[in-house]
Amino acid sequence: MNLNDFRKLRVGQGYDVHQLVTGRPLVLAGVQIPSEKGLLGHSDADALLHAITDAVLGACGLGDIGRHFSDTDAQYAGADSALLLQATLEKCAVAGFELINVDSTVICQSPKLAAHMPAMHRRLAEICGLPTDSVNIKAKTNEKLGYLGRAEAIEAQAVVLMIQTGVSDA
Ligand SMILES: Nc1ccn([C@@H]2O[C@H](COP(=O)(O)O)[C@@H](O)[C@H]2O)c(=O)n1
Ligand SMILES: C[C@@]1(CO)OP(=O)(O)OP(=O)(O)OC[C@H]1O
Repeated sequence: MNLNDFRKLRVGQGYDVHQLVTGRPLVLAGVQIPSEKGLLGHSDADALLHAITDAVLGACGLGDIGRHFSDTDAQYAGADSALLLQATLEKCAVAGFELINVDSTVICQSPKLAAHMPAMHRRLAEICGLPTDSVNIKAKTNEKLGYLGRAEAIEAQAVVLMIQTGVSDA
């Protein structure tokens, strides 16, 4: 890689939090996880995919998820957030950006995610169109502190690296 290649790299950061309530499925990384409670939201409330979507949009300078998929638009009621992330990646491709890798953290006091992590990891790679070694998901409790520690919500954070394609080195 020369200096001009590095100038094509773009980093993006994303964050999301959704409340845990009874009567909703828990969906993280596009995978339904057995749980007494699920995340509340206009869509399927997949906080991890929302954080990644925001990170992708941030890297491309394209705003945030709510600007592209409004939470007052009926067409996104109950939406599959995997489709929202894929639509976002398509918009970014049109703007000349390609995803290189994703790292993320889910702050989830309960349930434990370890048993579901292989499926979440596989599905995230599939949604992103990346090899599995280019995506990563980490899980943390909040050590029982605050609203996350009381399992009233689940938070997600994400960082992505993207490259601007079709840009001449000149
Ligand atoms: N919902 C969760 C949270 C954590 N894990 C796993 O446990 C490890 C230790 O978590 P701490 O918050 O106590 O540091 C963590 O590294 C994860 O592997 C989990 O599976 N599900
Ligand atoms: C995904 C969208 C759109 O359905 O709604 P929510 O599921 O409520 O999620 P949020 O992260 O609050 O905001 C992004 C939204 O516009």
